[in-house]
Amino acid sequence: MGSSGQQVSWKLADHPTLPKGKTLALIVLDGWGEYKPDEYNCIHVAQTPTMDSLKQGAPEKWRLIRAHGKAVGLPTEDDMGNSEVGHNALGAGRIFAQGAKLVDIALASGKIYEGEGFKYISECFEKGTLHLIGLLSDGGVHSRLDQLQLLLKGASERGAKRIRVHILTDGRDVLDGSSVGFVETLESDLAKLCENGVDARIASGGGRMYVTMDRYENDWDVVKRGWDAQVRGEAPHKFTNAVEAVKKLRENANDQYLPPFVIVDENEKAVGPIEDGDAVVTFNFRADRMVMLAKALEYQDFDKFDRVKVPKIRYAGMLQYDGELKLPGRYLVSPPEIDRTSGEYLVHNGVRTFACSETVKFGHVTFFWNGNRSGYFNPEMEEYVEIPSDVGITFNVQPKMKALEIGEKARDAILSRKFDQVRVNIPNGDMVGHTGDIQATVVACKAADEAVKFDWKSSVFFSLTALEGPNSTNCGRMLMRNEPSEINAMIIDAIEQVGGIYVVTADHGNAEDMVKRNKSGQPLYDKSGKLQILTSHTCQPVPIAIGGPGLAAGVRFRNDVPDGGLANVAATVVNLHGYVAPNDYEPTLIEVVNN
Ligand SMILES: O=C(O)[C@H](O)COP(=O)(O)O
Ligand SMILES: [Mn+2]
Ligand SMILES: [Mn+2]
Repeated sequence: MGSSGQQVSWKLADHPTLPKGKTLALIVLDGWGEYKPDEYNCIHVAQTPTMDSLKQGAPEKWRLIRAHGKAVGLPTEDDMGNSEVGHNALGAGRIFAQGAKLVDIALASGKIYEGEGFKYISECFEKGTLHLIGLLSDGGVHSRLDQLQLLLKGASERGAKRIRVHILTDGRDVLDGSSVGFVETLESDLAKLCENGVDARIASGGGRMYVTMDRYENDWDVVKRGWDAQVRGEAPHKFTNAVEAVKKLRENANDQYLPPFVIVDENEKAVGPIEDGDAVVTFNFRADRMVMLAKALEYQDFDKFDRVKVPKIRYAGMLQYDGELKLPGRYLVSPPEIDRTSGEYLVHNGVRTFACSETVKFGHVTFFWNGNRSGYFNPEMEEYVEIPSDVGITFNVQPKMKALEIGEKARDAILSRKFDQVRVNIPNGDMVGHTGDIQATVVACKAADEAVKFDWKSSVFFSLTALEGPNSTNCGRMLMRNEPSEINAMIIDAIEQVGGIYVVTADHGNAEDMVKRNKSGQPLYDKSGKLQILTSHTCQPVPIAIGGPGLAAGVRFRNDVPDGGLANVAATVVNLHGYVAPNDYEPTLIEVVNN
């Protein structure tokens, strides 16, 4: 049986020419796109000797692939890529209509209001309040303002008499500072509902990275701050008006990091804490940053923080966020059914798998990779290692993050020869790119490049002098032996040692373009003459490189898949493990030619 319940034949056919048993390193550089070289392209500015050298292999061993829009199941070609859809496509080998699109369809057809989820919450409309909690922007990565607007309208037309919106300001998938405009728009929508007799208000808020939207259990305090404001009506900042709140709090923080606030009435009483008998909808369609709140709202036994107040509510997610945990149990729109992922096939065919990242991206190479499914397919065959991320900092402060540690763990897994596939996500370009700090993002890109393969030529003298003192005679020996030291060896170095294969790619762009531009590509400035920094992802393609001593002679990228995207990577990887990919997978990117 497959994870979706249907009968599946898991046996993969042998590849006609490619051998089995080669250790394969599968490296995803998060937020690493290809763009024209200029001062705002941090990947270009950074020293990235490894990725530069892989590019020399074009077009046979290096090419670009699509990572945004329809190639990853998003509604339009204007939709930038993101980790969820990117890793889903990389792992599943097919393009699924993603949450953003499924919600659009359900809203347009009205089916969203006919499902079990809506019926369940609407039973509270007569006596209780409908609370909507989620990210307020048009970023289209986790949520979209227009979907919230339609839901507000639809719910009020179907009997919701009292509505409270708990907003999370963005500035990460959209420009910093844009939160004020989004709040103004929402306020005017709510005012129109009020004119029609619905008591509709913003009740609380905060910046997404500081309030509520943590992921992979990196920092429960983030969720607690949101809980206190949303459920208990308590926050360090109280305002009578949300636009005023955001404007004021922005004096000391960016949109992403606004502290929690509650909206109060003239008696300083919170206007919308969640009470017994209320309905709650988390309106984000994307899972990773809603799972923690969903657990706090749904689980009876919950010990991650003291909830203090646990109202009896009816809760539904916009989507079901975790298919394995069935979390939440009620939802408005069915999630994409991402089944028969390459990970599941490979495990069934005996491919032993190791996956690793640091906490903030751990679920990307496990949960998203496996089609939004937590846990192992077969614990005997798989090992997933999470390296704890730094907590309570913005990553421009530590731009190297845990790249080195991830590289080391992958290296050790490769050298142990216990695994056939060693899969990692290296987060730096993305996580630091989101901070909008250009200098730090340059450092981040260099660190990511070093995790892929240590640039021992430029660093060997330094590291040996550090280890053995300035008179070390090993420097000459090391250089003559023309190989990395074990201490410095990273992922590709280890692959070279075990005669394996590497595939290096990315999930979407980010660090390669850090400014907003006009149509002709010129940087844009705001009214005060300030450069408009781009904290979000981009619509740029991403590189993919293959190589290593284990790559069979004659393997090269085909030139008849010019529109290839992330979904074509799975079949490619399955081939490199020595198997033919399932028929309905997007075509492989490689061919084998006789030399
Ligand atoms: O959640 C985030 O950090 C951003 O909205 C998207 O980034 P990711 O898709 O790379 O996780
Ligand atoms: Mn990503
Ligand atoms: Mn990102």
